[in-house]
Parts: sequence; structure tokens; C-alpha cells
Amino acid sequence: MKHGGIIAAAIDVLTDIETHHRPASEALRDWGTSHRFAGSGDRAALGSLVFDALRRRASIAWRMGEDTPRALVLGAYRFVWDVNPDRLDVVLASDRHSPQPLTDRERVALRTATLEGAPDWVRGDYPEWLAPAFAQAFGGEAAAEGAALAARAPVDLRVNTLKADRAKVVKALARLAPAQTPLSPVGLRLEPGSGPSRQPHVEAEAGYRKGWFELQDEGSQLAALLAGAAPGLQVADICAGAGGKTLAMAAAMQNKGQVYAWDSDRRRLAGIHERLQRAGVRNAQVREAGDPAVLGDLVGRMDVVLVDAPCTGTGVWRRRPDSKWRVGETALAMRLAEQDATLATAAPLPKPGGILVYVTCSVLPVENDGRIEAFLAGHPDFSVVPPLDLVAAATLSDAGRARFADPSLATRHGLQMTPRRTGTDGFYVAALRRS
Ligand SMILES: C[S@@+](CC[C@H](N)C(=O)[O-])C[C@H]1O[C@@H](n2cnc3c(N)ncnc32)[C@H](O)[C@@H]1O
Repeated sequence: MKHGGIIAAAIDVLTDIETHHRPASEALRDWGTSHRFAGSGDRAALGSLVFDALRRRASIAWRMGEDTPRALVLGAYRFVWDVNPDRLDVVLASDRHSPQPLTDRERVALRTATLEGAPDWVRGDYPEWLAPAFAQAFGGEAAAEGAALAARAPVDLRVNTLKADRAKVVKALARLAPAQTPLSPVGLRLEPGSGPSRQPHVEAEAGYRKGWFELQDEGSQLAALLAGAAPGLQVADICAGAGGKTLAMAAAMQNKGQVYAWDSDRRRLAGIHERLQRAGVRNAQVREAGDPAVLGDLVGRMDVVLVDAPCTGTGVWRRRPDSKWRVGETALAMRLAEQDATLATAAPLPKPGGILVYVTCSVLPVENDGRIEAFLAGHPDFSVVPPLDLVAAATLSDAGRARFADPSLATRHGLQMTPRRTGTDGFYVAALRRS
């Protein structure tokens, strides 16, 4: 397909997403099913254009003077893919599948519009209703932090040290030229391309099928490392989902000790069994999803309890830009209640002196320090572990140790990673010790 056709398809897909309130991945999949002639390069270009339009929606709409799917797609092609407006005229004219030619108004906007005078939420591409939360989290850096969350994310891999080391995986993926992640000692990174370029499909690699590496953002790797799961410890992962952090902790424990993985949702937990097997994990016990009563025998016995809580996902907007515009106050209120519920389930499990580690992939203070404060108010037997103690005890690279020592990463009770601060997704980590 030529780019005119890709632009038209992106407008159709974005219209589908907006009209039917559907996730972008679903709308793209359906487009693929009804356009079987489209090659993998076309699909990749289409996906990139739709995702870039969603990532930068507020700033594109500001410049274009409207936020219709057409304005967003044309704006993404111009301002994100950096295609000169004269070239855009040529692109539209040279493909019979193109949308209508540019109007004079569009041409002026594409040529001259800037973000001068735009508020932080527009410059940072986050929803207006979250402006107070971003100001609380980042002060004068809110727009810059938002803009970093609106960029493309790299593909990060975690080397599974139960089966491989970095050198082995680098060799296996040499064609893709992976670089070492700076902060996690077990991470590799494939930088995102620009424009229509496609992300490498690493799950198709033989090394992935052999369990040598997992797909995991460096921030998620770091959160698992900061939890301090070490060989021989008893660890409960009570929001295990498909097991991203269970696997990372089991590897850090070198298969010694025990990880108990549980989740309230059976469907979420379902994928964990196959992943544990592929990764060669032998020290994880998956408990029946649903009723927390199955954790009864763990009460008062755990060295580490990880609560990787359900959250709004504001920290992973680079990867799920459609969720950025979907999340609202009702969803946030539901997540807060779930966070309090998971912390309440976790509270009885640590042994005296054991720790409860609370993690979210959110940058909103109310989901992070706010939940820790609410928990502490009802649990006087817990106290905050100074974040630098977590850093000192974790297996990080020297650069990672130095980065986490920077006071700008510290919140009142924990550590906040962001794409701008750490080059990772926006993970929050705090730990509480049971007296
Ligand atoms: C952020 S996801 C977990 C991701 C997973 N730890 C990983 O690294 O791949 C949060 C999980 O919390 C689960 N959850 C939600 N409410 C819960 C509750 N009250 N108790 C336990 N798990 C809960 C969800 O089903 C979801 O799988």
C-alpha cells in the first residue's frame, strides 16, 4: 500500500476506535481481517500511525484546531512522522485510495501551527482532567514528563538467567542489534523505529521459545529487582497476573526458596503456567485464583509480599496510548478501591520483619503514596522502608544504583520511575516492613 492508502486506513481505524469505544489493538486486528491483501509492512505502518496519533492527540488537536480522526492522522503524519506538508500533498495526490485532498485550513495548520500558549496538558499530551495530578507529581516538569510518556517505547527484554546470559541472547538476536539496558543488569533493549518502521517481533525468535528471555519493560524488571527476592526466601506475588514479576523474581532467586503466585482473576493467571515452564522455573507454586483463603497457610510466614497492584496504567501510556483517553474518574476510583483491597489481602502475610512491596505502573500520586498512606493509617504494625535501603539491597547495575540515589526519583514513601527520569515505563515502588 502507498502512504495515501495507509492514511485513509488510519482515519477509518481511528473512527472505529472513537465511535465504538474499542481498544486500538482490536480495531487494528479487525481491519487486518477485512483487508487480507495488506502485507505485514502495511499493517505495521498503519499501527504506528494510529498509535502515534493517539499518543499525541491533545497537541495535534491543538495545532489542527480540531480533533477529528482525519485531523489527528494528518497531524501525526506531519508532526510525528515529520513529513513536510508539500510532500503530504504529493502523497495524497499520488494514490487513488487517499482521503480527500488537504483543505486550505488544514494546509495552513500543517505548515504553521505551533504549541505556543498551549497549557501543560496539551504540551504533555495528557487528559485535561489529570492536569492537577500531573502538577502534583511533577510540578513545573509536568508537560515534559507527559511528552516523554507520549513517545514510542523501546522493546525491552529480560534475560532469563535460569537459562541464558546477556551475551548468549545478544548473539542469538545479533540481527536486531540489542543494546544493554542501562539500569537493569539483566535487560536488553531494541530501540523503537520512527515513521512507518515496524517493531521486531521477538516472540517469533527461537531464543524466546527456548525461554532465554522474556519481553519486559526495564522499569518492570527494576521493580521486581527492588522487591529484593533473593535465593532461599519465601515470597508471595499476590497480583501475579500472567507472571511477569513472578518469573523475574524466581530467576533472581536462582530457583531457590519459594514464590507463591496468586491472582483474584482466573483468566489473568491462566497464562502463567506455560510461561513458568518455558522459563525453567521450578520454585513457583501457583495457587488457585479467586478466593484469597488459599493463602491462609502463608499468613505470617513470608519474607517478601509483592503487590503489583491493578492501576490506571498512566505509566505505560507509551505502549497503550488509547487507554490514556479512556481512563476517567470512575475508573480511577475503582482502581483505588482495588489497590486498598489488594493491600488488605497482603497485610497478614509478611512475617515479623518481612516486607510488603507495593508496585504500580502509574504516575498518579493518589495511586502511589496516597495508597501507602491510607494503608499505614489502618496498619500501625507497618513502617516505610527507606527507598535507598531497597536500592542498596537490590542487584542493580552501577548506573542503576547511581540513578536511584538521585533525590528527584524519591516520592514521600517510594521511588517513581518515568520515561523521562529513567528511560523506563512509569513504575512506582514502595516497601513497608512489618514490625
Ligand atoms: C498490574 S497487573 C499484574 C501484572 C503482573 N504482576 C505482571 O508482572 O505480569 C494487576 C493484577 O492484579 C489483579 N487483581 C486485581 N484485584 C485484585 C485483588 N483484589 N487481589 C488480587 N489480585 C487482584 C488483576 O487481576 C491483575 O492481574
